[in-house]
Amino acid sequence: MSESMALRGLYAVTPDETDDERLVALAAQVLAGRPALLQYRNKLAAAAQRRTQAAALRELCRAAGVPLIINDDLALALEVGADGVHLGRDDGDPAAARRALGSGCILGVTCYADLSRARAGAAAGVDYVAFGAMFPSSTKPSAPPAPFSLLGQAKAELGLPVAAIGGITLGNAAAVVAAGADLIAVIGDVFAAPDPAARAAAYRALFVSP
Ligand SMILES: Cc1ncc(COP(=O)(O)OP(=O)(O)O)c(N)n1
Ligand SMILES: Cc1ncsc1CCOP(=O)(O)O
Repeated sequence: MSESMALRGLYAVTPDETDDERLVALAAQVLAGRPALLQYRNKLAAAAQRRTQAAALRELCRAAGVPLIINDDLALALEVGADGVHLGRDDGDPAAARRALGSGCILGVTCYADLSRARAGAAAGVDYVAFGAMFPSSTKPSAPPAPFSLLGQAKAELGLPVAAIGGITLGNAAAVVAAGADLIAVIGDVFAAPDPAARAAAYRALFVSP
């Protein structure tokens, strides 16, 4: 991972949007609020559309100076020249992803509520570990809960940035940051906000020291 990529702040994760223009317009608004990272995640689009959308986000993120992370799909990340990839338990071996990406790209893994996955991720060379769901998520209702205590535990033991995801809103995010989250990963509360740029900027403010 390059020195200039700070893994602290809002981690904006895109919604399942199949209207390409709408996705790009929404992402442009969110990027105006300066998240630390943008993740492309779309469970509804087919492969060809995922390529189109990822390539469009690649250009937007480059212009905004915000790293683009691709969810689930190492091959797509490599194809569009993304800045990194995020892998869950069914998305391939993190050590193999690290070898394919090289050291200059960001690699993150979902650890759910399982510290042993975070330890394995650290051994595989990941840049951050993600836990969740911190709260019930209407975007992914099937996501099982993860306790806040894991955030501080993982940080203390592994010395890696920790991401938290699931049901996070501006109203509860400060508590998640206080529990140790370096990255606050959010879909609905940012992308469905009346003003996504202002909402993203409000998350950013949570990380600015007084
Ligand atoms: C930052 C971050 N954390 C967790 C997830 C969830 O990943 P995964 O478990 O692979 O589930 P899906 O996103 O594929 O539904 C994430 N995407 N980003
Ligand atoms: C992908 C994912 N993994 C656990 S919860 C979740 C969805 C997060 O979306 P939201 O921020 O809208 O709750």
